[in-house]
Amino acid sequence: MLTLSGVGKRYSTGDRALTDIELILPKGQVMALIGPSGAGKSTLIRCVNRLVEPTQGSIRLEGTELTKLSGHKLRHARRSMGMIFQEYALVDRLTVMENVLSGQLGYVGFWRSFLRRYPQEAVTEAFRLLERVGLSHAIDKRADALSGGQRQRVGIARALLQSPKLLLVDEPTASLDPKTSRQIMRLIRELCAERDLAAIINIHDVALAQQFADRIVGLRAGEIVFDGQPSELTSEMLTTIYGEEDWDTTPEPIDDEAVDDGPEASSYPANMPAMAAGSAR
Ligand SMILES: Nc1ncnc2c1ncn2[C@@H]1O[C@H](COP(=O)(O)OP(=O)(O)OP(=O)(O)O)[C@@H](O)[C@H]1O
Repeated sequence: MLTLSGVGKRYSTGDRALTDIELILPKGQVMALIGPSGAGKSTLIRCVNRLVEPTQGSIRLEGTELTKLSGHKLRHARRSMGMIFQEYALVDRLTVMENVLSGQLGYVGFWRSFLRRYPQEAVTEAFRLLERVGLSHAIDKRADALSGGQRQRVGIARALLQSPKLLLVDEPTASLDPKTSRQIMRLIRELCAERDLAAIINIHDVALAQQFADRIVGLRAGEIVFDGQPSELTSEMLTTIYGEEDWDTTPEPIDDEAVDDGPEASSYPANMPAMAAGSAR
């Protein structure tokens, strides 16, 4: 579905961010991209949607070579990739519904969306998506009146309104509390399963990656040093990806249901790679 072959990126500053990346992402697969700061995770995601230009290699999405596209064809290809960002990228003064509909910008044209006249099918689908992400009660709320978790749900609904083939998700839980982070990851996973949608999720929290991804790819200094199932991510592998650390002296992960329903959820430490080894989905 998505194939990266020999992908490299050297920034104009001389920084080599990616080297010879080989990846095949099948339909429906949720892939977590982990690795230390500066490993190249964001660069990789941005090379796929060409917010960053790869300097080497080929990126194919369902047979279309993305690296060669420009102008209208590039815009068209980008519509098939739903982006979900860490900072939500919502327009604060617009309502939830308007923010979701802004995902149609590429389809309805600037003036039509500027004047906020969207096709009825888009509005109907936006209602359906907002219901699916649990926000049907908040469609008329302004985006700046929402919690972080609600904002991320709007971002997810907006990305899905484009009917993408692929989701590119950049640190979706970075600003969220541990319980909300899990709910958001679970939602992304469920939506991918429902729609047979592939996703690449750039995420620092290894425990979350293990619990909610089908596959984990570990980057270190721009190279893939691990590509496997969550259960294969051992302490040794974490050391390969992140460097030396005593991964075994950290607490056992809390079981999934307890975190979802119990008040102790808030004590679950977030963004701790060390919690990863041995946790279950
Ligand atoms: N616009 C840029 N210009 C020059 N160098 C850059 C640019 N963006 C990233 N880099 C460099 O590329 C490398 C990879 O950065 P990237 O942001 O992709 O890593 P990351 O794994 O996403 O990090 P983080 O987890 O901190 O977000 C780093 O050495 C970084 O300094």
